[in-house]
Amino acid sequence: MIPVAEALDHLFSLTPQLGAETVPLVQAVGRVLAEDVTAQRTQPPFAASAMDGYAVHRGEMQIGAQFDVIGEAAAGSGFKGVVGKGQAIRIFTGAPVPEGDFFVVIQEDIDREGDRITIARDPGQGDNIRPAGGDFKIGDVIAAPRLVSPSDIALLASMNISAVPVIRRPDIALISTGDELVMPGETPGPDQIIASNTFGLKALLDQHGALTRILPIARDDVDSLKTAFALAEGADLVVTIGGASVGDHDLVAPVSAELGMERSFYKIAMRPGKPLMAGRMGQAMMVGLPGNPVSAMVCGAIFLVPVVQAMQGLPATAPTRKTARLATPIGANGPREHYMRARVEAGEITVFDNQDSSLLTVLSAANALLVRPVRDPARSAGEEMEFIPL
Ligand SMILES: Nc1nc2c(c(=O)[nH]1)N[C@H]1C(S)=C(S)[C@@H](COP(=O)(O)OP(=O)(O)OC[C@H]3O[C@@H](n4cnc5c(N)ncnc54)[C@H](O)[C@@H]3O)O[C@H]1N2
Ligand code: MOO
Repeated sequence: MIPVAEALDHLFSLTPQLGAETVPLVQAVGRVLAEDVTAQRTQPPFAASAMDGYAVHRGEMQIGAQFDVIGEAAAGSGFKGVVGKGQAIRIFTGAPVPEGDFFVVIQEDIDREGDRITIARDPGQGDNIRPAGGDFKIGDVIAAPRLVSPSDIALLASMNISAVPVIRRPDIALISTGDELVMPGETPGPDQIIASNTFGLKALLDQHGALTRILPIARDDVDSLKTAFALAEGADLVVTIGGASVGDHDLVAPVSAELGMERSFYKIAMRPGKPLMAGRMGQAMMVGLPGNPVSAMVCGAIFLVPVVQAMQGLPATAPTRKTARLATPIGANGPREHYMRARVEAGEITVFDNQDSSLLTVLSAANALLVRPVRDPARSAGEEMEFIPL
């Protein structure tokens, strides 16, 4: 058994780097920028009014000063003439401010009679003008790699970038193994259950940019598993679920070995998730996850999500940890790093009583994995502990 951190390092060294593709702007969210993108224009392209009001020459701006309103500047159509001494223009939010040194007085501080205005109240210091290029300038760079957020989409649009270079989505093939499994919606036999792991894992990995395929369930026989591996052809990452332990029907290790899998490691000092294996299989990376539903999902969060991120060129790092104070005491940990299902609320973390690795209700109620190092001593309420948010 190897430590979790060592397993993650092995996984990163197996991780392929994927190529790039260009996608329409609206499809770029959640993808990783493949190359630096440069702004095609300056924003705002002109000095723009930040408020509805009146533009006057800055030097003439004082309480009691009066002006003739000689024209209007609206968003989309600026004032084309010249503003002389003692003159003002009506101006609206987003409108270009005329050339020169102006001050926009908001309309709440103005008294107007016909086309004559008076600055009736103190307009304060701010001139209510957004300078040209105050947001960004032509040629400004958004650097790759970067996970594109909804805010980035707005920024890219504003930069007039309609097609975005991103890393292609990792092609992941998921294979559930076991005679006991049927697909959701099917009618299970008396000794059967519904395959859940592939669905939870697809949801998790696709959330991080993958394009995950759920392959037909492999039965507990060599030919069926070989067929499933053949269907995974072309994937960047092939993930099997179940059949990883030491039972007579646990065929993943022998069959993958027969198909040429060069194993990097097998078994981790981790709870849940001990019988994890990984290696290279032809062009693809292969990971064999344990079948217990919580083990599969926890391994997905701890190992597969970082791998999916690294495949797309993001930094190869373990999931981010935070800290919270223990709400109730917990006993000492054993020889495996323990990822305990827990709930964090208002800065306090409560560990669920039942940590059995089959309990999806507990996993679903959890929003955190409390991380217990190997042989961590008993902990009292109030002690600060590390956790990984789910
Ligand atoms: N003698 C030993 N027995 C076991 C050991 C051990 O060290 N010695 N390790 C245990 C641990 S830890 C785990 S974890 C499991 C992992 O076993 P497998 O990876 O071989 O998984 P299976 O036996 O195929 O399944 C375990 C459990 O999970 C259910 N399962 C499997 N796939 C799915 C799926 N896609 N969706 C939902 N549920 C699934 C399966 O029906 C079993 O109930 O081994 C322990 N045993
Ligand atoms: O370590 Mo197993 O992964 O207990 O469920």
